[in-house]
Amino acid sequence: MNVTATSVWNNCLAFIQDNIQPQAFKTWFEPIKPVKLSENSLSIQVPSKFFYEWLEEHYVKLLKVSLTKELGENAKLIYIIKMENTYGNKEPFTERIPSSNRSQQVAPQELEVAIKSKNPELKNPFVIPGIRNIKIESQLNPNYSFDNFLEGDSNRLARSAGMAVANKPGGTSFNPLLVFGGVGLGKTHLAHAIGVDIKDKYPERTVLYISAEKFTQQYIESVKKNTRNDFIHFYQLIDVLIIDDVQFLSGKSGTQDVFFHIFNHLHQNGKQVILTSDKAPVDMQDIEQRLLSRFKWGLSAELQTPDYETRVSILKNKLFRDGVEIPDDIVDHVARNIKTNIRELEGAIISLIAQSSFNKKEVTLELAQQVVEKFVKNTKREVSIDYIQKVVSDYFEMDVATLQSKTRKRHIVQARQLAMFFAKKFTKASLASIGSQIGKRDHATVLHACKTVDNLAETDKQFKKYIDDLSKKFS
Ligand SMILES: Nc1ncnc2c1ncn2[C@@H]1O[C@H](COP(=O)(O)OP(=O)(O)OP(=O)(O)O)[C@@H](O)[C@H]1O
Repeated sequence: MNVTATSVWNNCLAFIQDNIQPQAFKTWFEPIKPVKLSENSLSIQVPSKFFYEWLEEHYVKLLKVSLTKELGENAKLIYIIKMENTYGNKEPFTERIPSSNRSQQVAPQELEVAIKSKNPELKNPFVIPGIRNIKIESQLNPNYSFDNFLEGDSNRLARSAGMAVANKPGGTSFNPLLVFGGVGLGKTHLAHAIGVDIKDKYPERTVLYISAEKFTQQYIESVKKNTRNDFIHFYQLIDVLIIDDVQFLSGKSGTQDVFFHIFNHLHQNGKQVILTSDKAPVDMQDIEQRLLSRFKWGLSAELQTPDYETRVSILKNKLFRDGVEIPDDIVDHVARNIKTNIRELEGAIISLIAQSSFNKKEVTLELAQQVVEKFVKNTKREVSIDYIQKVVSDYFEMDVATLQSKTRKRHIVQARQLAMFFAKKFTKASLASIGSQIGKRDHATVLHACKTVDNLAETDKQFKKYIDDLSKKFS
């Protein structure tokens, strides 16, 4: 019988399959393709460098035994790694690496790379493949702890789940743990607290906190520099991955795709993933279904607006930590009037203390009233895309369905374009997300709308007036 790369490899596979778990066989051996046989060297193609390293680390003995059975004592195995280098019209290319068990040249080195930077950016988030031990600066803020994350009915579930995760990262059913809630309700604080506690309890584990925005920037950069594989590889090495504000991935399909793969890898390997979002998974727009379903695998815990008692405790705790004393009726006034955002609650008390010390005034109830009033007034209301569509439709005396319709009638097109323009201006939503929420249009249509509005603002007086009137309604 003719001995070919395929026949040799099939015999190896039969042997390997008998010796490992079916799932591991499926994951690590089925994707391999035999490529070439020359004398006693078999070349196999593997999907990535990470794959090659995994095989070398976990299955090299098995590979050796099976190959020796087929090709004798001098058998050699060569890995061919298919590199994803399809950006910039280049063809994918391959890189050859002999098995470390056959050649000393590429024995994985035990090096240590420290990535440290003072600023919160990950300057160089990539590791060179083959390097085993890495030290990654966690980017955690030690000021955010469980101790100073006060418990109340509004956050009990999320806080307890966070503590359970910190006690046993990757070992609870809260994986991923998704913490969601409105602006300023403590998502970032809780996410850091979990990471900080894990680092305390398990200093050897690699924990990384990163905002979804930064993650996206790094990914885009890696695509530009052709280092996408290194990017994935880096994230796959992390034990506890904390991604803040995942709603930012909305409409960014490339980043979602890469995150999906990283997520699966971490999850399959018992690593912990912690996510925060300003919405529940059901309300997330423009996030792929397969990713949303992953988000729902673990626990989604909501941070709700704190009740009065919790608001008072948060304020008193803050004052205590800052060593400031303020009469109870003043704390009560602030807590009663600022209800929906803990950042604002803290902000009000800080400005109250500042006002009193700069102006050398006593902290009186009257001063508290002034500060709170200003604070509440100055607080920018969050504008949603739904709200923008409602305001624009009302202004042009049409209903929202008409604004979203497919009609090309000029005044309706203009209203739609204005809604898109304001959505771009006043929300953080991506063009794709705006388009899909305003009549299911694509991102190019939104971009065109924004340019048209800019142009008309300069050339058409009546149109300029629409913009000014509407702007007033939003500010
Ligand atoms: N339970 C709590 N106890 C004490 N402080 C809290 C609590 N919850 C939130 N805070 C404080 O409120 C402020 C806002 O919290 P944080 O930044 O975590 O909110 P967020 O939900 O991430 O906001 P955003 O939606 O803007 O990202 C922080 O200073 C945080 O320490």
